[in-house]
Amino acid sequence: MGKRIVIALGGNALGNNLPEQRIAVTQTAKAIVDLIEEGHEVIISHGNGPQVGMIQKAMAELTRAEPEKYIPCPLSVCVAMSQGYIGYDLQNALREELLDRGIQKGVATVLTQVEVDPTDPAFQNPTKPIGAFMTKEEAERLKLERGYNVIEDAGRGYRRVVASPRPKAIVEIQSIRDMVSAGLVVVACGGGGIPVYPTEGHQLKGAAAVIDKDFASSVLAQQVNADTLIILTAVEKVAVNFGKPDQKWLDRLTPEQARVYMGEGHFAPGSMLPKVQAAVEFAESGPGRSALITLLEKAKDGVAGRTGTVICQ
Ligand SMILES: Nc1ncnc2c1ncn2[C@@H]1O[C@H](COP(=O)(O)OP(=O)(O)O)[C@@H](O)[C@H]1O
Ligand SMILES: NC(=O)OP(=O)(O)O
Repeated sequence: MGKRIVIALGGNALGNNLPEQRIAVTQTAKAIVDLIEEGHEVIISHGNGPQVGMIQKAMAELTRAEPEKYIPCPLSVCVAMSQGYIGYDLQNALREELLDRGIQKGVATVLTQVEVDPTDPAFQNPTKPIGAFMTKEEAERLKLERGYNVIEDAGRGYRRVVASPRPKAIVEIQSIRDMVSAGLVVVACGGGGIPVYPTEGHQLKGAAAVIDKDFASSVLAQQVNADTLIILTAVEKVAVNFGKPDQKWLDRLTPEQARVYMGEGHFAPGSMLPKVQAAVEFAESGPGRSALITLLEKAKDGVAGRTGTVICQ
């Protein structure tokens, strides 16, 4: 029987620049349409780290070059732009793949706002890497000249980091539910959602942050009453002792086991840790709910129970 599935797409599903994204989304669309063809109802979310960093950098360069013409672009607006830029390619790739297979289904990207708490301590402790990798020298220069926060990202180089508060609620949730009920393939909560918080009356104010898409996807999956949350990334399974000689791939994890492994530091912060945390949160949110972490190209096998790491009670 078909399931309702929320799919969170990681960096390798999108690539790092315009031409890479065009190519990557065609493969991504095939993996997603495989699931639709099997009768599953899918709702898609995606990351935006490289893309929002690129957009923010371009906007900042514009302001620096011509300050009399361009005012600084808030990070929340850069997130909105990244949703449009990624949604544009993803929506088209899905549309083409569905048409190629003779499946009559509309695809729509929802510019999604996600409410955060303006007092979230994450605003004082930036952790979310965005943009391209830099050398140590470049990172130190940006830190000095622009006051950016930078980190060394898992041995891969230096990156700028921004605040990443937890998602609390999805502003457009009813529209998303209505579109899913109408049979559309919906792309929502891209880049974790545009971070906003309520001010006076019904007004929402953009926050200078990038929400983690794994956490936002868990909230989305809960709020659309999904059966499964699939987090697609660059590894087929989650491991303990990852990268060490005694590495062990995991087929199944209960929330309790996951918590023990988290406590022992098996999952890297900023990469695997939020995925496992988001998976646990979803698995614990209601009876029969499970999460799956696997590779994009293994999504179909994973849903059939043949691979990936399943997190369920
Ligand atoms: N315990 C672990 N098990 C598996 N992968 C891990 C683990 N710890 C860290 N990783 C790394 O986390 C990466 C996924 O995180 P990341 O690249 O940030 O995700 P995304 O696909 O969302 O862009 C994997 O490709 C792997 O290199
Ligand atoms: N917003 C977000 O989580 O992006 P990445 O998955 O690219 O880090």
